[in-house]
Amino acid sequence: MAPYPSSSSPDNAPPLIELRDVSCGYGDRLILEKVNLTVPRGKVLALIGTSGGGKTTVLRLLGRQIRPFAGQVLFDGEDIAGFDQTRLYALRRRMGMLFQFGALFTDLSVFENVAFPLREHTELPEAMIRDLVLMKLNAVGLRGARDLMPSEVSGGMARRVALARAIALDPDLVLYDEPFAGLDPISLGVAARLIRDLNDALGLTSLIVSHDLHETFGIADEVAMIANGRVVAQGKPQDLQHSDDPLVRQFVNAQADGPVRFHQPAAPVAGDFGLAASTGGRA
Ligand SMILES: Nc1ncnc2c1ncn2[C@@H]1O[C@H](COP(=O)(O)OP(=O)(O)OP(=O)(O)O)[C@@H](O)[C@H]1O
Repeated sequence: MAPYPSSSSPDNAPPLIELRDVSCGYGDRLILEKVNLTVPRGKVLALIGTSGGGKTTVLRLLGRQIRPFAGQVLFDGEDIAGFDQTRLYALRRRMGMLFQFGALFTDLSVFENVAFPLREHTELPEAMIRDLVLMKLNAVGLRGARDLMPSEVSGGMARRVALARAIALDPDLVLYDEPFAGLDPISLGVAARLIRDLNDALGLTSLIVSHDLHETFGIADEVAMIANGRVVAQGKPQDLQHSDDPLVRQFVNAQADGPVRFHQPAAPVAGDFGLAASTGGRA
């Protein structure tokens, strides 16, 4: 796929998001260790890496669903750790989220799905809600589908409705977690192009977590790769494609063997399979 022209944000604009030396995890299990990551303003950044590497965890840090053990998560230059409930609410309003499979409300029409965040978070009059919803649906090519129910639209269309809903409140940042999962190649191409076009037309910043390297490399301004709890590379798609780093090469070339761990850390195999006796206690 031909690379898309980069968005109009100047390259020296301060980043919208920065993770500085962030370590975090669940319980006492460390998932990310001293991670540094920059999401440039106005750009599309793709976050790639092995399953279980911590990509979704990064999204949770940004919405402050979880807090780091150490380090800072900066949004627009401010550490979000100290935000009280009011500021946290305001922060989350500045983020649109599109999670795997979009999860539309099945008992609401396409129109009402997109209207939902506007009704929840604003006091706008009905006429304005209508105009905003139709504008967003038009942006994803589905103004004509406003009266359909989710059960009446295809998977690709449902994803686009979810995208219209994610941008309903005109966020600064849109977080996509596996936006292409389960789509056929044509719908996938449409969804990818839409993410890029909306980013540029609406002046958004987009962070995409995806395993679909072909599509994400085609639309991203930058790609960051997470492996073994760290960001091991961040750069332009072509930089990662031609990287000499063995970790990056293993992932980008889909090689089973290499420095990326296949096994989650675990106790020795012998203990789990009752082999201790037959191996004389060796693992
Ligand atoms: N709520 C949780 N409680 C405990 N452990 C969790 C929780 N959420 C995720 N984990 C663990 O944290 C690690 C990172 O998970 P995360 O979902 O961030 O990875 P990922 O890179 O997004 O994976 P995938 O590509 O498979 O979606 C995994 O080992 C996972 O088992």
